[in-house]
Amino acid sequence: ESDSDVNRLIRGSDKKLSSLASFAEEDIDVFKESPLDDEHDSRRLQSSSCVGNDMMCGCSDVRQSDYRGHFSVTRSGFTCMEWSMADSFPNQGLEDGAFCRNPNGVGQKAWCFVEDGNGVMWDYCDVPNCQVESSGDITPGCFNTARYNDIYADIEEIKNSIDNDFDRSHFLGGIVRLVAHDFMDFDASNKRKPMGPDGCLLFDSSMNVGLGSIWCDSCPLKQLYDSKYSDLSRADFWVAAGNAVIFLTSINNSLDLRNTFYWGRTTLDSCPGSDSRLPTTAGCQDVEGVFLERMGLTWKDAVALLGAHTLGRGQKQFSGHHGTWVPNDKDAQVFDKKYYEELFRRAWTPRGVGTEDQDWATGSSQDKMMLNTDMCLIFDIDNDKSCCSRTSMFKPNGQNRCEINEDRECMMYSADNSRIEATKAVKRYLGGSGPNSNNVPFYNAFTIAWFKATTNGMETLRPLQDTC
Ligand code: HEM
Repeated sequence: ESDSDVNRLIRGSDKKLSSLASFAEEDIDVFKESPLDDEHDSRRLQSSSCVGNDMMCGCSDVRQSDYRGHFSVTRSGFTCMEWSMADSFPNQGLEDGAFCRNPNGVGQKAWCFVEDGNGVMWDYCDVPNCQVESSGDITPGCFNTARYNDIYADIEEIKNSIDNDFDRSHFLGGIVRLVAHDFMDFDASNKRKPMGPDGCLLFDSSMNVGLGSIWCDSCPLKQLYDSKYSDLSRADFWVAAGNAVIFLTSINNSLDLRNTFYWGRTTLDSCPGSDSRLPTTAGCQDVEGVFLERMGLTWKDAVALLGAHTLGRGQKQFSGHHGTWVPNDKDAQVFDKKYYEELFRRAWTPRGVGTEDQDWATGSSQDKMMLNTDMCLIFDIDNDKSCCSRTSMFKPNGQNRCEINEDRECMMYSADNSRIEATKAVKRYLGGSGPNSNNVPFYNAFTIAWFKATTNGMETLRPLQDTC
């Protein structure tokens, strides 16, 4: 049966379904050859390769005939009719009610009869497919609201047990970075190995240095997973842990990502080549390659995700980049829009020009930084990495805050440059033209971007529910 059959309508003038004309010929035979009996589940075919709750999803290998959930609206928006209304489909084995079903697998997936005012027709439902088991990879267990809440509480407890700002901000930021490194290796064009949020990272790779102090046998986060959550997929656990950090560090705990949290990711045990898809800090070509080209996101999304650099810091021994993006390690434990404010307001001076580790610093302590991939969101530094972001700011002693290259102000993008979209997004996330505490534009954009990034390419995820 082709997909175009889906919307083909059959109408019965007497509102009784005398005909199954819209099913393919061979499907009708399947139906005829499977006489009904009184046994409760006679209409449910057995799946061999599929895991999941039959109240939530159906197995694709048995064309969702096992589905017993409460989906009752079709993909065109019609409400299902009772199965008992059709003489040819008495209700046995379909459970009471007017729900999407595929008795005996006669259709391609769960469907139901509907009434459109002109008569009776049928239509497919958008019941999700359950996860298919694949050898070697770990499939997820039940992830319900209670466990999600427990993860928030457990992360908070670990956070509170860390007694200094430096380590605490690295713990919090490191978790969010871990999730980002998991999802940034997604490549939509590679159908065989899209990767993305699959719980798999090459910890030995130079791209991931530093994450080994977040996920290691003696690391609190991994110990938490091993002792309490190892029935969940690692991929799901990481995203939930990231959500916990964002919630705990957001202003008044106002950014709770649970409504856009979906679970059911499969953890990959091996992901060769994943590191080659991760961004270097060279500049906006990395941002474009990862977010726009391979992950299929927009500039708005990319800029919102990079706002996470407000948490945590760079460490010389890890990435070669040293400093926090925001004023200090205390601010680096607050998930707000400060990253964008800092980008705009400080006099950023290039550091290590000409080296692989070139970045930007400000102030005498040199403990605040921006990467090329941050600066390039508003400054056109592709061809000039030794400019200064603001040349007109002076210290009390009259010295220019730029210190070097006082006269060489970094260029901003012109209106016809596609990267102007990045600048516009930064300005939007500032929350207003003057100083303000409006984090709403950033939080809203981050919610969307984080949702896209953490569910990229995954079609069988499920929302949080109290039971599963
Ligand atoms: C172009 C993309 C990106 C580049 C080049 C980049 C680069 C870096 C670098 C060099 C560090 C310092 C690591 C260290 O020395 O320990 C870092 C840290 C961090 N990154 Fe990114 N990043 C990117 C995207 C992201 C995204 C999308 C997120 C989250 C949504 C993120 C979140 C973080 C966080 C929270 C830290 C602090 C980690 C800690 O404190 O240990 N980054 N990033």
